Amino acid sequence: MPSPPSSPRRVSGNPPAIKIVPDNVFQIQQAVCEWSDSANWYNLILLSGGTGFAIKDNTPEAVSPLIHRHAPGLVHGMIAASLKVTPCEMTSPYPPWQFVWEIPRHLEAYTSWSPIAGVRDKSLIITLPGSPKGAIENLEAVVKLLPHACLQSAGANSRNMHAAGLKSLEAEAGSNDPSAGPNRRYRSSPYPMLSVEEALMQISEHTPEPIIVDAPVNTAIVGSVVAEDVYAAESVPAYKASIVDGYAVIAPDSTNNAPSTKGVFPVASITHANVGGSLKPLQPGTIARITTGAPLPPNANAVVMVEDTDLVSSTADGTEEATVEILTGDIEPGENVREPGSDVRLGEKILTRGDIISPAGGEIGLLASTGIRTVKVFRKPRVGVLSTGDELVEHDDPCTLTGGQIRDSNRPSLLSCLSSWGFPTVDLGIARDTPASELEHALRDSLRGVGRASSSVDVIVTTGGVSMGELDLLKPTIERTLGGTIHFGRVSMKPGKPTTFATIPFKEAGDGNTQQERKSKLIFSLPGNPASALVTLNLFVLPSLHKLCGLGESSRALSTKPWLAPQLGLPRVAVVLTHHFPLDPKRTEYHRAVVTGSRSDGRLYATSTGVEGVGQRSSRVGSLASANALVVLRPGRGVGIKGEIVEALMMGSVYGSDTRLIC
Ligand SMILES: Nc1nc2c(c(=O)[nH]1)N[C@H]1C(S)=C(S)[C@@H](COP(=O)(O)OP(=O)(O)OC[C@H]3O[C@@H](n4cnc5c(N)ncnc54)[C@H](O)[C@@H]3O)O[C@H]1N2
Ligand code: MOO
Ligand SMILES: [Mg+2]
Repeated sequence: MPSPPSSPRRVSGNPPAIKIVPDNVFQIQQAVCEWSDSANWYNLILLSGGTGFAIKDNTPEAVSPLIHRHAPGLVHGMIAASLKVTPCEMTSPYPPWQFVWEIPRHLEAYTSWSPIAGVRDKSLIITLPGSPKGAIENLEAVVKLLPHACLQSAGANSRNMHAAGLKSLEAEAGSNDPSAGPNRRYRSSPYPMLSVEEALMQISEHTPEPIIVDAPVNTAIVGSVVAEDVYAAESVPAYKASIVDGYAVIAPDSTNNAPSTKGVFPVASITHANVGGSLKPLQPGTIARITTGAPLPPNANAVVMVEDTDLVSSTADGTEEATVEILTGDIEPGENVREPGSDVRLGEKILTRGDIISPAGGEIGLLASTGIRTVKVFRKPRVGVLSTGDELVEHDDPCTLTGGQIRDSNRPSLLSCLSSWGFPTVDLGIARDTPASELEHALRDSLRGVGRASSSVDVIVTTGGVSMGELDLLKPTIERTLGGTIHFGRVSMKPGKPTTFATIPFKEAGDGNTQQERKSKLIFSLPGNPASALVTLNLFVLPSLHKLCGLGESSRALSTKPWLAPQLGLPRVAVVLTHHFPLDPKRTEYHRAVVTGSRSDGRLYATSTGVEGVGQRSSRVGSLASANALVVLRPGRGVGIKGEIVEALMMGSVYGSDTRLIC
């Protein structure tokens, strides 16, 4: 017989208490602490009101610092319940992607609306909206969990509760305990099913602000976002330079009384682009041969092109020009001359925080030409990619596959996709499911920068092991072994349903280059099915990497020029379906497709990489082989109709039907 649960300490004779306090952080905290910290502590403390967006609403701000252990499961439950009732809070009036990434004020509003639930000492504390309807809906969403949550917060041993057949809070909100055996695993996922928009919101909220580093000006900074305005350290040109090959002359102006430039002149000197030392001043009545980019001799104020001259005589040895006739008298002072600093002035702002160092070379050229040797940029995140699974064999292993073995295709495809986006990657290899500690060690090593990761990674991407199998160990390893927080473990999408996003506590002090420090790292645990892994990498990991590398700052900096401001994640476009696309009744589908552009009507057209049979099956990585887009098909009955206009996320370039590149 399993032993009964150890009986938690109950507050005997503590009648329910009610208090009304003003919207004042200190007074709210005082009231909560009176109930949680005293000898007669209360097991459950509910706060209602002050959770909205108004300035005076500050209950979450007051309660959050008091929490010792957060209960994200309860929070998810309440948010999911609220969104079911008022979905417009999330989406209207903006399309979801815009809402998530481009309307930060909405994001803040949503963040502050988010309820707080967690334990202080032995008291479970939950914030509820002030509106009676909202408070009831939120409470109803979690009320079934409360008895056991209260038992746990009061100190009951969760194992004993399991053994007694009681479902604990952990059982509702946490991962499987792998040591408990398959007969104890959950038979339905304990993770709330989030919409893609909610999942993106979680990612945006938990992706930290970018870190600034001093980077040498070289090709490694291509794709980086500038973190501080940059000012020219030198003038360009640094001297008065010729724009053409020809002869430096003294053109007449009101100050020099020089004669017309038309006529025959002795060639007094030669100045080449790499001339060293000081130049002899040009004497009136003489000219100096000069090459493009070379400095004009003092007194010279214009250059005549060689095409506008004739050779008159050579030196006695016949090797040099002695006299040259200038055929034109219309040379203006300053003609064919670049004044010092006329391209870039010393101290002029050449790049602005938020600018992107583009692969086109303009920004690097500007930095290089103005004597800038290092520039402050946002550090590009280093991404480690780990495959998990006992069945995996290296893709290039010459062995013949036996039993249930399969080739590890996720790692090469994810690594190449990440590299193509310009992020440094670390190949973390394969972690076996058994023993489970292999996964734990692989994750710990990559965080610390030992083993295959020579320096610590900022983001870990794993594939496999996130669904409902007894060997799906990612969630328990993150939560139970590494002390991480899973922000979501299921998303209503196809493919990619079990996609998991978590943060793992990890204190990283700033190095010599950076003052900032980070307290946690991100882990994206993507489903093992190859198409699911690639689709979710594109959909979820990319926006987070974009935020980490400063593109969010770039958008903010360029908010006055929205047409230049980069958006986070894949670009979104409208496409016309060229045929019927089947719809999933429940999940939003990210259908792999080829989008081409029509030069005649200027529209984009989407054709599936395979609708028949197994065409879009999540194990079929071939569904992505020629795809340049993910067509977003909202759930529904039947099919997306030929000719319908839907949204698509662009993963690659668009070609015209004539195969010429469009963009
Ligand atoms: N009872 C349920 N089973 C499954 C559910 C569910 O909701 N309930 N979800 C299904 C969905 S949807 C997906 S997607 C997969 C996700 O599986 P896991 O993330 O747990 O991945 P594994 O079980 O480890 O592997 C799944 C599949 O992918 C192959 N795989 C794994 N890693 C690689 C790799 N590196 N390269 C190529 N292929 C890989 C693996 O061999 C399996 O065939 O779960 C469903 N099950
Ligand atoms: O989510 Mo799974 O990726 O549908 O096969
Ligand atoms: Mg699995």
